[in-house]
Amino acid sequence: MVGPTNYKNSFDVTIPNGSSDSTSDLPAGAHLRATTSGNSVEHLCEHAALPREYTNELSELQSLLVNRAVESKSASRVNCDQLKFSDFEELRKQVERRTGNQLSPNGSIATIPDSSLQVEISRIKMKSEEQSKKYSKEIEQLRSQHESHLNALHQEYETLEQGKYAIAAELDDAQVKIKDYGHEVVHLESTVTAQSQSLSQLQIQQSIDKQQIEEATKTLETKLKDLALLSSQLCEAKSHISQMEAKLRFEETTRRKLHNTIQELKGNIRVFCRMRPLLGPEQMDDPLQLSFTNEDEMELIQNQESANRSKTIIKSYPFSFDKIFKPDATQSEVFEEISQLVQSALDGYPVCIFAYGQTGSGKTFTMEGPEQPDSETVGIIPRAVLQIYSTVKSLKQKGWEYVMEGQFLEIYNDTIHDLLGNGDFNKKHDIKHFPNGKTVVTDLTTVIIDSPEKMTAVMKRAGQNRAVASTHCNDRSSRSHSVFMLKLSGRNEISGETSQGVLNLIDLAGSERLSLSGSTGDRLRETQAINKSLSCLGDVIYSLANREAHVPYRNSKLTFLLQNSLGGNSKTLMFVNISSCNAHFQETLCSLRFATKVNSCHIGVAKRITK
Ligand SMILES: Nc1ncnc2c1ncn2[C@@H]1O[C@H](COP(=O)(O)OP(=O)(O)OP(=O)(O)O)[C@@H](O)[C@H]1O
Repeated sequence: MVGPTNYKNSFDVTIPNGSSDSTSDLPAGAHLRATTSGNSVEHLCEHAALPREYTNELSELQSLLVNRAVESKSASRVNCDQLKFSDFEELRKQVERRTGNQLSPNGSIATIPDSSLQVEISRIKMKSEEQSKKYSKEIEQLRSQHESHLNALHQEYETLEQGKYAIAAELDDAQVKIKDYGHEVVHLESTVTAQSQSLSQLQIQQSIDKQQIEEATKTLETKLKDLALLSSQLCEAKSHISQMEAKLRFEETTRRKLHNTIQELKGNIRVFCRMRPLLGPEQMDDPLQLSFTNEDEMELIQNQESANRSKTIIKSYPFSFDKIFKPDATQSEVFEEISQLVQSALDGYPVCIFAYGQTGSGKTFTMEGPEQPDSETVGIIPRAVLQIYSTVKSLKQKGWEYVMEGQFLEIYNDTIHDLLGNGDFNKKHDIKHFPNGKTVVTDLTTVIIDSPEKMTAVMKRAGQNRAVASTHCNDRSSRSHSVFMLKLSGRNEISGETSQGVLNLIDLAGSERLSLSGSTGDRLRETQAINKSLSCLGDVIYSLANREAHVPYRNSKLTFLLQNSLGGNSKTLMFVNISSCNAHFQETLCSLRFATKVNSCHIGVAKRITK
């Protein structure tokens, strides 16, 4: 026996129209109301006076229906079940009709005959079971549909979830980006702020600059006015300068003439005496006794014992020259005195400076300098070249352009050797004089001396050639005459003037007397040759001094070479170099006497060479 079912809640079950079965006793859309307010099946059975077993069956049926309805509801298919319940309601009504009982509106039931009721109940029961099976099947279908629907929903949910994750990831990315953009915005904002500050500073600077530009423009305008004024003044100055330059050129020409006149007044052969200091061990010996009365006069003093040796006789030999250099005279003081002659060579005159004296008296020192010269000790030749360079530079402003050509020769044993050549001393060289006063030595190497370095190279080369030659004979420089010839060709582009000056710088061989030299063999021949050429030089000087008709220039290579220098075309200066040693007294006396003779020569007027 199944007990009555208690329903705590009431609910409506409607059987859907679509699920109505044609064989069903319940009509489609029938509505079964199961009340939960009390024991409704029991109550129904009581009111219908149904036997207890029907009541139980009905209760079970009702409970089955309720369960199905619950299941249906939970499957969200309530509408469908409601239809089925409607069918069931219809079935109940049919039961009532067949049993002849009818539920009154207040729920009372009329009495139903027993046998037919039994049949009916078993039919209903069967029907109910059939229905139950059918519904179970349907419910199963519904459940499976529901499950597949749920699965679909679940899949859809999964898809949506995935979508949600993707969107969340995108959202995260977007948020990161937004964060980055935020930083960027902050950075840009700070940049904008900084740039705004810079801009305002620039604007301030711009206004300052503008102000300065305006001021500068005003200054510029003032300066332009000044410039215009200066330009006109410059034009005036330029025309003044060109007038002055023309005047300068005129004055330069006048200066040359005056300079030449002064040189002529001084005499064309001038003699300077230079006395060298005591050197090394000489300082222990007796010095030469002399007294200097003034800068161009001196007295050589000799203490001589009387024939009977009872007393000492003091002899005095007075000499006067154009200039006397004491032992302490520097190279630059010496050069200062001859620089006017170097200027004459630039002005287009032949100039000849030669050094005469006994061996070791300081001729080479005066002409070239010591073996290792420095700027203080360099001699006349390098100083003359330097002076010519600086003068040529300043003469450029006056329109003069110069070319300097150098030749270097030696006369050894009355033969000419080219000191700037390749050392081939067998070459023959001739001396030629031209009517315009030019002297040319054939086949000599000519070097363009366009820099002081070239001059140094020339001196070095000459020294090397002499050194090679000196392997055959000792003391080559003492035993030969060396002649450095510098030709100075000038041209003035403005005035059209030209000039052809020559500067001959000659270092003569030592003048010791044959008797004192004690030479034999080659040395004797050298000394004889030296003495011959020097004595020829003396003869020429004597002839010139005595104004003889014939001057024996051709007697030696030296005098023939110096013909134009000694014969009146040239400005000539002779250095007589003497030693300070008393031991060299006789040689010094001879040199000074020779120099006095030379100094007494008045050899005419030097001619300027213009072509
Ligand atoms: N004024 C001077 N001051 C210092 N030293 C000098 C002076 N004159 C000459 N000497 C030195 O005396 C020595 C001899 O001089 P130098 O060679 O010039 O004589 P020299 O007359 O040319 O002789 P030589 O005829 O043999 O060529 C050298 O050592 C030189 O440096």
